[in-house]
Amino acid sequence: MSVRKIGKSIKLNNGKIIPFIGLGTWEIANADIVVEEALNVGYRCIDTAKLYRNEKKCGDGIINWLNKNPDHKREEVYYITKLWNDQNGYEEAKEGIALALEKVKGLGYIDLLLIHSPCEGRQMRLETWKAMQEAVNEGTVKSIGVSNYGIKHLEELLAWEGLTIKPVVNEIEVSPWCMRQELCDFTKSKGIEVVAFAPLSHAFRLQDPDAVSIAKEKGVSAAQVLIRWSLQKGYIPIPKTKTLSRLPQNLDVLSFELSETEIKKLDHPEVHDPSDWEVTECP
Ligand SMILES: NC(=O)C1=CN([C@@H]2O[C@H](COP(=O)(O)OP(=O)(O)OC[C@H]3O[C@@H](n4cnc5c(N)ncnc54)[C@H](OP(=O)(O)O)[C@@H]3O)[C@@H](O)[C@H]2O)C=CC1
Ligand SMILES: O=C1Nc2ccccc2C1=O
Repeated sequence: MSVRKIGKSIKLNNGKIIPFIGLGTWEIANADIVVEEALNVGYRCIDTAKLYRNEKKCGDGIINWLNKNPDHKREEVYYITKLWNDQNGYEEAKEGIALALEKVKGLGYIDLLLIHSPCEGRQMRLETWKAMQEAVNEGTVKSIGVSNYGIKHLEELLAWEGLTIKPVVNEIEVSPWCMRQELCDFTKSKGIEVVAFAPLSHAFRLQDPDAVSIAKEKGVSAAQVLIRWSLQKGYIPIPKTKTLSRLPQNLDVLSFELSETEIKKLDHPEVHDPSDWEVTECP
């Protein structure tokens, strides 16, 4: 396996830059506190969604941090949010985008807006994309992408005659127990980055004996090993923690490397055990 040189950011297919790692915020109620602390310790990318009911708090956390740290600029922080299934359709997506912007008014714009899933069917997916493209043209959203898209959904979008702006990422669950190699390879072959959600398997596999033994040998945690695995595969992991003391370690993943043997030990191509919903095959 060739290890991509891991830097602090990645250039997207539209020339814009995304940080190499983000903070997941699912099930974080006090996201204002957690996001502000995450920025204090060096995170620069926050992943939220309408579904998480914490978009405003994520925005508040960013704005509070910027206000307390005037040397830092809005452009240094990358804010990702998503349109939920009930916001699919042209008019619905227009309204959804306006609502998402209203919640984080102080940010001025959304760095990356995703369609949360392909669940609503072809027509709704493409109408939603049309509204998302318009938001980019208006400047309120800088980049657009997809989430939980399977190969057929990506093919559909890329072949659509109305496509003027390509997705920059596909946010999908990827971990050693949910490798989705074919989908990841296809996504990347189209110039679309893989944002890896649940990189810690939602904590279900943190006791895995191989992950634990590699971690011990390197003097890091199993969580750090799994995040490093994701980076070395060429993905952008978005580990979540609401525990302030865990924020620094999940970010401290650039000072050690996994060998090819260690990566192979962690790989489980024969297992498909998503920790969350599985909708990449929906019609
Ligand atoms: N687009 C989509 O459809 C989806 C997107 N996502 C996004 O991906 C993010 C990450 O996925 P998520 O499901 O949250 O799961 P993760 O794989 O990120 O795991 C989170 C779990 O790991 C625990 N944890 C985090 N760091 C450590 C550590 N260093 N040591 C021990 N335990 C740790 C957390 O506990 P604690 O918080 O208590 O510290 C929590 O229980 C989500 O928060 C969300 O932003 C997730 C699912 C679907
Ligand atoms: O973070 C998430 N957790 C979820 C659980 C079910 C459906 C979507 C999601 C998310 O996006």
